[in-house]
Amino acid sequence: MSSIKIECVLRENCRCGESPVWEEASNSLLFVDIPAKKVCRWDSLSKQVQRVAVDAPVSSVALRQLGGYVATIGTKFCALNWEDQSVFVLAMVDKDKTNNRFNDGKVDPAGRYFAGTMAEEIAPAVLERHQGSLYSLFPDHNVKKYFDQVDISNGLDWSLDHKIFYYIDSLSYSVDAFDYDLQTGQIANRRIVYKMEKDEQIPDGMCIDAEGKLWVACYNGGRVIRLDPETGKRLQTVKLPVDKTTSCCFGGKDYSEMYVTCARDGMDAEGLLRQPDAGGIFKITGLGVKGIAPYSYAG
Ligand SMILES: O=C(O)[C@H](O)[C@@H](O)[C@H](O)[C@H](O)CO
Ligand SMILES: [Zn+2]
Repeated sequence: MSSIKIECVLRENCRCGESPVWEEASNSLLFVDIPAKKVCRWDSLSKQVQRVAVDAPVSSVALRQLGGYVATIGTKFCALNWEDQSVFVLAMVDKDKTNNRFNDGKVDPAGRYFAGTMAEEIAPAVLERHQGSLYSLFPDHNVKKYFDQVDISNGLDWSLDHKIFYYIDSLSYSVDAFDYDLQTGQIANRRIVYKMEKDEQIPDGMCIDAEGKLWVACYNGGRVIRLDPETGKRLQTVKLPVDKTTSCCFGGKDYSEMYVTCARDGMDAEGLLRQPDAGGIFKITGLGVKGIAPYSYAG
């Protein structure tokens, strides 16, 4: 067994840190703080953070082939120019649902930006149910809707052969899979690959590793778990010193490090005293497995 090391590399005090994405070109970790309406970029070499404020909750960020980034802001798919901090709206969803916002999002191997929606929360995981849907933004800026009736649209990723799409609707307490057609962006044949155990709490963000295994951040569970989607078995549990772990990605040299985001919202004063690094960015080394580079939006 390798020796695992966990450190808080940035005490950012995120209310709800989310959507960690490694940007190799700048040796940086991108992430968002959803309710604080901020997109952040942490330079792993200089340890400096840049923050861009936007005008609505920002739930995910992704790389863009044209340069700059894309982000889901409120119910809009947007382009984000980092240099002048300008936001350009590419498309809008859920126009009839004024209490909705996007949640987690990620780019597929063909450069489509997938993201789902949810009703705005009254408290963490307390919200009007079945209000969300899953969408993708194609490179031509057309939006495809896959399904509705989602509670909290969350983690997503694709198998290494691009034939399976993995997806989490948090309140189903499961990790699901669909057949994936990379050519058309169609999904089919939903099934459950993993049911959360009680102490694992709520499944949130997710990423795949270079061996095709899934890593799921467990909100309120204070851990990330590694799953074998073929057998449905949990392979590993890595506990963190914070309860509200929200998402994870691989990054660093050769994608050998894991970065984990977490939240402060929903914690009481005593909890915050016990977990002063809540809302920070954590780095896990020594996992002995690498990740893969994130895909970039092609539009
Ligand atoms: O980060 C997210 O995906 C949500 O926006 C958060 O609010 C929490 O994770 C959620 O409450 C737990 O299910
Ligand atoms: Zn999430």
